[in-house]
Amino acid sequence: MDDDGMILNFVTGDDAGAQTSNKKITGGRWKDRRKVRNEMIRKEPNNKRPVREENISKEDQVEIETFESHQSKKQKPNHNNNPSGFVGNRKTKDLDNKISRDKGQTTLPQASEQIVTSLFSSSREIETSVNTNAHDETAVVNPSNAPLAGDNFESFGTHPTLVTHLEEKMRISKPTSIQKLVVPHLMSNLNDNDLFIHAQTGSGKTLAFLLPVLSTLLNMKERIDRTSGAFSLIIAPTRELASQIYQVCLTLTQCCHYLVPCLLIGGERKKSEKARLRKGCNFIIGTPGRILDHLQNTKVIREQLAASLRYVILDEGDKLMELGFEETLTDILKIIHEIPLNPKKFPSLPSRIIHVLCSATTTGSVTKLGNVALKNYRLLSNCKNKKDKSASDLSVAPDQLKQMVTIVPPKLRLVTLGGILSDITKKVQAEDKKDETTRTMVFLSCSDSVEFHFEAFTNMDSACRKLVADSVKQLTRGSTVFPCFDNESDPNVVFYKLHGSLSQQMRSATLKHFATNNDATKGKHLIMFCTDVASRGLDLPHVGTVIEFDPPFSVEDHLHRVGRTARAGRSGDSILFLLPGEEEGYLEHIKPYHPLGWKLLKFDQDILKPAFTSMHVERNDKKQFKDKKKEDVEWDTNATTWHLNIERRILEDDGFKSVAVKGYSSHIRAYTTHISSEKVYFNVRCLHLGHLAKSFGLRERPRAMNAQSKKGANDDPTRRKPKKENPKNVMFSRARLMAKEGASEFNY
Ligand SMILES: Nc1ncnc2c1ncn2[C@@H]1O[C@H](COP(=O)(O)OP(=O)(O)OP(=O)(O)O)[C@@H](O)[C@H]1O
Repeated sequence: MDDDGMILNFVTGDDAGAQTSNKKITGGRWKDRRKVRNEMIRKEPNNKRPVREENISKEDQVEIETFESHQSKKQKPNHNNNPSGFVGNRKTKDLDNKISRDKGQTTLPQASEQIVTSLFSSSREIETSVNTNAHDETAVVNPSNAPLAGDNFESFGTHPTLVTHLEEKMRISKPTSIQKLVVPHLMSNLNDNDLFIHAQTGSGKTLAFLLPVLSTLLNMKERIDRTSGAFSLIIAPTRELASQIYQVCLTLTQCCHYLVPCLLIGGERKKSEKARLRKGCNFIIGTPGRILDHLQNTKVIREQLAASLRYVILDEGDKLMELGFEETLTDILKIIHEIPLNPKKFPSLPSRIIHVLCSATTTGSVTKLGNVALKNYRLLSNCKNKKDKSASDLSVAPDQLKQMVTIVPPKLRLVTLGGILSDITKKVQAEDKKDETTRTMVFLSCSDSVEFHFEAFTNMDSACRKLVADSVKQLTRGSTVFPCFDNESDPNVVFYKLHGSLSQQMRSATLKHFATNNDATKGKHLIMFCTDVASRGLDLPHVGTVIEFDPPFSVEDHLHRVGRTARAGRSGDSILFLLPGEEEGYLEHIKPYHPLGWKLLKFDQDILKPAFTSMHVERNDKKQFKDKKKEDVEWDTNATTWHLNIERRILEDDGFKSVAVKGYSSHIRAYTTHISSEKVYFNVRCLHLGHLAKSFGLRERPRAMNAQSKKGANDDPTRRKPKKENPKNVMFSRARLMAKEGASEFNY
């Protein structure tokens, strides 16, 4: 018997019903008509798609589950009765029903065989056949977050050294709309209101608050240097975002070397941070936990802030609240307000501390933070009004963003992702832009899922090498990861992974490699698998495509994810993956945030067919189908072979299998954490767990989970009865958590 002992079913339904469709069925209810029609299709012998034998060698000429048996399951999808999702489960299947598709013979499978359902059959139909929010391809669109042509920074009183520096070193000469609102306000001595900044993604908020502060310092008559004290405290929710603001501040202060920023983030050595604080700094930038830690335990930081602090900036306020930093921020503000301020020391600066809160939304928990942090504030917003005013007060996606949506059955998710990434790579290579770097970000729900997808794409044939550490791998010649690669040419693709469970050093090194244009990245397609740790505020240069492979956890997250592309007036694409069924309803939910609409992509015709037609997909077990040219192999056979390669690797490699099982389990767990208002679209009970397992290369749900369901439990953690914990253990774990809290930032 063959190595896998696979039983395959190649049914795409493309041709099915070709003849039957001509016969009109009338009368009765539509459900009955559909039933009769399906019966007719099943009885039609010519409607069965012939088995493609090209890639199946004689040894694994396998039995094929009939379309009939699959269809009958299809009509009555019952997830509870068939939790594995594999209609071909050996234990439950009546073997007599299986008919060898090739010659119509009935053959019993051998003991070692595993039954594998077709990739191209689904238990749910796609309902969104009509796009109710179609994008008008012919309409001329003006970028909504681009610099404004008719304005300049000089007119706001920006210091000339800074204006020259911006133009020469950063190629920035015109302000964006939010900068036009914020810069004059913060620079005017007449306005000492606090500010609430509400702006679209990629509209230049960082410069909007850094420029006026720095310019005010440069305009001062007093001589200042790093020992003059910290004038500004900037707090960001994630280490990555804090580091990025620090980098922008470093670049800006290159024109005034005597002013120094300092970064305080979790995961770095506190001792070296203290040493830097002791030397003196004018901008303190960091994450809440570490800043509070220093405020409570490092005397020198309080000395730095005394007398000089005038600006407290809270970036991504809504995320700060979402991550549970409310108490930490309240403590920080309390300590700061207790430090005595001497307005006479720097008379040209505001006589009180100005608080600035930046947020993607003006409603919800951020208003609570606003109440704590802001006094007598002004709201400055560049957000357009949405059509639907009842929706929460979020900005809309940038006008120039090309949003696409694809509804993909759970079994086909992985291969469709492979298809999209292959299509983008092919396009880049066809354009032959040797000096340009293309960047794609793939958003996943959890760290374990990132690990699985990174492994699946980088180790498919071991043809890759590490560039930085385990988190950055470049594909090498001879790689078959994508169907578009041929053996002779260099793939020019580098994969990255980024999530909160990686060490801070690895996270920083990975991001730096992804964001830098140099010889290692020139002319390459850089693909990053990441969690939402990369969705907030990160400004990565020229991200061409954002793929939301797992649905976002809220509309805010969706807007921030897609906002990694189409920044500062540049173009960008974004693709949202949804499952057929309840998830399709999510489109109505996000409609108000996409006033210019989206394009619906058919996963088979628009993605898989172009990716896998006439492509070179070899079996990774080296078995070849003789006398077949690659042009003769149909795209769905190629796609199936590609997927089987991953399944085979999982069967052979226990390490990879455990990565896949972990990825799958964590994905399901993460799915249960969708916010309650969106659970109607993302309900774990509606998931076809068996089919979803397939998209993690697993031929059935992991055994542990099966065992659980046998015991009467199910995979929805929300439905499990919580175990009663020993009160002593609860106390200890709380104590450990409290001890950790000071040093750790949110990991996801
Ligand atoms: N006036 C300008 N002209 C051209 N480019 C600009 C201008 N201001 C900022 N940029 C660039 O726009 C990009 C986005 O800026 P920034 O990261 O500050 O946006 P943001 O509004 O904070 O985005 P997000 O909401 O995603 O956090 C950066 O690359 C920045 O250099």
